[in-house]
Amino acid sequence: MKDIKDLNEFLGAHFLYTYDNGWKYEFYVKNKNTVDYRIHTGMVGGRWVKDQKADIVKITDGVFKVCWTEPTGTDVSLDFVPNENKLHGVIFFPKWVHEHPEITVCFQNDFIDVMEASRVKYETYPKYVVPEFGKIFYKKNEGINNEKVISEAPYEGMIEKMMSQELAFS
Ligand SMILES: C=Cc1ccc(O)cc1
Repeated sequence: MKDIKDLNEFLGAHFLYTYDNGWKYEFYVKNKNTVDYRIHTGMVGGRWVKDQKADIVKITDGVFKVCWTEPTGTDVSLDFVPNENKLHGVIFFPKWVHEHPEITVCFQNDFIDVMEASRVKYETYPKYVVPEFGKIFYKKNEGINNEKVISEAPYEGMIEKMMSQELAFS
């Protein structure tokens, strides 16, 4: 991915990054109000989501904010600075996700009812807030509405496989 300036160049972006706490995430800016993501490692490693609605804006040249609230009650705010291969993310987990992360480790699209029932059944407060910087180690524009970018569950060794395939094709 070349250096980018405007929102239209951010749409379609696919990133892999590692937060400073060690959590590895994958993120696809599917279109102007939709994201897909996969969580490779961390508290909710194994979770993946398609078609999450989000607010996506340009803050200034090359700086983009993406934020949304999830069916679990988790709120997320991400600031991407792709030209510097970095981001800052804040995840606001409800108390119940911190205490029962395994309930959310799934392909969420198939379990929206479970997420909604859990957020009523369990406690929300105090929230568990995770503010972290992260380093982007892979970035590519895959075009908008590309269903192939995030299309299967994360598994051990997936990132290494993706990176080796990328090297083979470059
Ligand atoms: C909870 C979802 C989520 C997705 C991407 C990211 O970087 C942080 C949180």
